[in-house]
Amino acid sequence: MRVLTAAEIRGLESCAVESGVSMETLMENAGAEVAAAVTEKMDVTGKKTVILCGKGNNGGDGFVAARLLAAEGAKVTVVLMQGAPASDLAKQAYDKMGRGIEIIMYRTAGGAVDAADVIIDAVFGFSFHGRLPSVMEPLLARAAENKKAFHISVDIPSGAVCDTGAVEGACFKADLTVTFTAMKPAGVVYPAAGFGGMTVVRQVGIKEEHLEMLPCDTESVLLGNICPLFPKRDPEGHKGTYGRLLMICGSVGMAGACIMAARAALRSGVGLLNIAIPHALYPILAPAVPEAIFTLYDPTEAPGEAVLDAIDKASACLVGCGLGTAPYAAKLVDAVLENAHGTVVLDADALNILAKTPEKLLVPQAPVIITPHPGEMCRLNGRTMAELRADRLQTARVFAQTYRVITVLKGAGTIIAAPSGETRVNTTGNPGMAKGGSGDVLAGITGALCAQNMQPFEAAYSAVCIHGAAGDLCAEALSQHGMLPTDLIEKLPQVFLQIEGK
Ligand SMILES: NC(=O)C1=CN([C@@H]2O[C@H](COP(=O)(O)OP(=O)(O)OC[C@H]3O[C@@H](n4cnc5c(N)ncnc54)[C@H](OP(=O)(O)O)[C@@H]3O)[C@@H](O)[C@H]2O)[C@@H](O)CC1
Ligand SMILES: Nc1ncnc2c1ncn2[C@@H]1O[C@H](COP(=O)(O)OP(=O)(O)O)[C@@H](O)[C@H]1O
Ligand SMILES: [K+]
Repeated sequence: MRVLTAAEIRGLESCAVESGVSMETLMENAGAEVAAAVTEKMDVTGKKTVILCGKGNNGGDGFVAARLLAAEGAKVTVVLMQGAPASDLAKQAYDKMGRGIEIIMYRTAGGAVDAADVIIDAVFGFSFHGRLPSVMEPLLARAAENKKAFHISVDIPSGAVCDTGAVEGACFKADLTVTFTAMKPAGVVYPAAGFGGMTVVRQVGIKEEHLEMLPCDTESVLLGNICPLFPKRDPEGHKGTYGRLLMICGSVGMAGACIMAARAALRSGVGLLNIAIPHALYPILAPAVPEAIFTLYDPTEAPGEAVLDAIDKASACLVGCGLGTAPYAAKLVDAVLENAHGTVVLDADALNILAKTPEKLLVPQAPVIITPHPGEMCRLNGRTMAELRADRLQTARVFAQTYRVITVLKGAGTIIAAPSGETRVNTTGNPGMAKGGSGDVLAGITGALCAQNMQPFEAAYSAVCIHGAAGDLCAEALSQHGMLPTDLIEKLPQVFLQIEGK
């Protein structure tokens, strides 16, 4: 699904006005969509409906919804969070509400919020910036404490910044967000996406042709979106058809990371898996991954012929899971960066090794995918965690463009950014995946898709989506508490069954 910024929505709004659709109509339709979302959920007759309205057009949408819900029989209270409406449009909508709707100031609204059956958040929309005024915090906290009410946000949850998904202070917590015209970053990028509940996109009068003509480089990803990227396997295909993945992962003390990445790669369709490990790991790895072949190396020596030959033959290389950061590991990373022909996937310790010299990412001729979690991202770009959280989209995009690498910034709503500026935001997965080892599974899937010659950006976002979909199946079957990263691997066949359309 396309994801548009506030400026892009404003541009579309101007096109709509030029083509004869008035702003009043857009606002009327927006308010009507919010009212419809409530009436679809419940019979509103006599229901105590509290609408928190700001002074801008988001508040205007709230006034329209107030009028329409009151007409349906709801007992509506409008709370002015910033005093009288400031925009002409919002004023008109305010004046049209007429009698029969209670209007109160936010300071006296606590009791109404506590007793409400429905709480509508129309305080701030896409023009919000910075942090929510602290005077509003107590009322939002009371709204959140009223667990029996249906909480609904208009366009985006108030307190979230539209284009970045940042939430610096308090934020309204919604069960449902009705957003207009297109998905906005705040609907899919965390932390904001964690406040909006389910987000539905509703059209309010902007012509489809205007929407379709608008170039858009950001999209959200669901399993259905990636299925067409997986052609059927060739009936005459043989193991050579499906690529040769070289993994340089694992070290004494961290064999598990290598095993998980390897098993995930094998469950993702790769033809041949070669694992380069120190001799000492062979007795552990060989029985754990019987399908693989092994290239054994001596960690006290520089990468030798066998490893260099394996790099040369690989259609993709995955480096870093459990590799450690010893000097020999750094030499292995260099050997891959200098010699790989196929896509290079760098995870975990490979990224920690490169944190001091990120310019080395520019060395390979081959495409590079990096899969940092937020801590690794901060080590690579030298920024703070607060800076990262303030704009996860831009963090990934800037790094991708600066170092010409596909950047997979992991975490809830993983961002996948290409050097071209193309960006994807993943929508699968859940907090049950927040366990050591989940990242190794993702790295294995990514390596396997690259080895099969999938275009690297498509491979990166497909792998993230598949990994999250496996996580969602695990959560359903095993609970978020009980599921393990190794369970993700066992659920991969079920995800591929969906991809293969069975
Ligand atoms: N385009 C469309 O398709 C349609 C759009 N529609 C609706 O319009 C909404 C956008 O409306 P909008 O532009 O009037 O701005 P909105 O978000 O209501 O807030 C603006 C006010 O908040 C203020 N403010 C900001 N940050 C603040 C802070 N931290 N603390 C305090 N104040 C702060 C800001 O002040 P300023 O920045 O000017 O100082 C300004 O006064 C959009 O989300 C959608 O719901 C629909 O009606 C129809 C279809
Ligand atoms: N709350 C969450 N929602 C969705 N995915 C998550 C969540 N928490 C973690 N994940 C995913 O789990 C994986 C964790 O990776 P990482 O932090 O590298 O773990 P490790 O290196 O210990 O295996 C990432 O792919 C991340 O996106
Ligand atoms: K809102």
